[in-house]
Amino acid sequence: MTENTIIRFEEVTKQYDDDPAVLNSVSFEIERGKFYTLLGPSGCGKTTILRLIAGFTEPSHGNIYFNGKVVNHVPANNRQVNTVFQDYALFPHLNVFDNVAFGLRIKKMKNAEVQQKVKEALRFVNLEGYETREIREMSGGQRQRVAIARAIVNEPEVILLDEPLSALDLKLRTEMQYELRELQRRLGITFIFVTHDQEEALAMSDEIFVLNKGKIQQSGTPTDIYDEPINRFVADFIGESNIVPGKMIQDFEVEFVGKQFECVDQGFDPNESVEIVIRPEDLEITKKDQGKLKVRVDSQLFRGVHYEICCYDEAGNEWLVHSTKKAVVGDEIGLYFDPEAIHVMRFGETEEEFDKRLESYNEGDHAN
Ligand SMILES: Nc1ncnc2c1ncn2[C@@H]1O[C@H](COP(=O)(O)OP(=O)(O)OP(=O)(O)O)[C@@H](O)[C@H]1O
Repeated sequence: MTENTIIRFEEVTKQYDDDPAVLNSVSFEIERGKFYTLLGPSGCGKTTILRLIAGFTEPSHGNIYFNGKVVNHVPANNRQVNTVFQDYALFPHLNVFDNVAFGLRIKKMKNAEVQQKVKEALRFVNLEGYETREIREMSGGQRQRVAIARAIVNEPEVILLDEPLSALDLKLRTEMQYELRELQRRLGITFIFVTHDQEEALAMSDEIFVLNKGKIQQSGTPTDIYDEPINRFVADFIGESNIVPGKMIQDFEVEFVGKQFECVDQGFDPNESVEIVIRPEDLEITKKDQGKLKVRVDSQLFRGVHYEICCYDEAGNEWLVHSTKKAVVGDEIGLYFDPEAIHVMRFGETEEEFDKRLESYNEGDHAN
């Protein structure tokens, strides 16, 4: 824990009645002033983590620390945290000003101060001049900004955002991603953002926690997680991946599709069965005898910036390639990749084995 740590989860488990735990001994730290994203499929426990931080629910086991103090039983209104909900939860019968002022009035703040703080918050989200507008006269993106103004006006230490962009169309969503990221930088408040959209997570975050089935699978910067996925789940969930079976011959040498290749991974048993992950953009197309693998082009789509080319090797594995070069459907071509593009993953490891490896990964041993 550093002096910058604002929130810490220590082996937090959350269980409802006799159901299996929805969070299973989860530990992590959140630092001041950063943008965090909780990323994972539906039902993996993202909202539960936010609810625990906000104080809407209590852990079944473990401890939650806020600025070094255990807050397991501290009620929501006594925490320096505000939440922006998916549906924004604005009051439809109040105008923009009164929505933003609501929390301050509950705190019985003096009117002059309320006026000044609301004005400032609206300026922050570019909604100056909208004070008397009714909520129903605001667009989706504007409502979103009102919800954010309502959170920041309380000057919390942490803002929790539960899928706040999911109701917006794609264009507005992208705009709001930029706005939110920019706002977080200007405010310097810690944001904890929940999404199941991996592109959104990669674009916005300082740090991402990838969750599955109530456990953090991997945490790190977007590039850490994209470039070095720790297991098949993360590789599959973050970005597109080619995943084929293989065998680790020895340190720095791996076999797949019946051929041996130099790689940068080590620490596996000799001849251990592994899975190989190679990202589509790390594959380069060449003439058929100049690549490291020979494949046949099955189909091709133009995606604006690149072609998405689907190929099959002799063993029947599918290879997806993102290339600026066009291929010809039906042709045999070569695929070239660098040793660094090969990511080697343990095959079929048990949960205990994975937990052990995750622990050593988090302690800084990134050998495999
Ligand atoms: N009050 C509750 N009582 C019983 N089970 C609950 C309760 N709240 C959540 N759960 C269960 O906990 C699990 C995790 O839910 P959670 O809402 O945290 O997931 P999520 O990752 O946010 O999912 P989504 O992306 O769909 O919102 C789910 O299986 C859910 O059914």
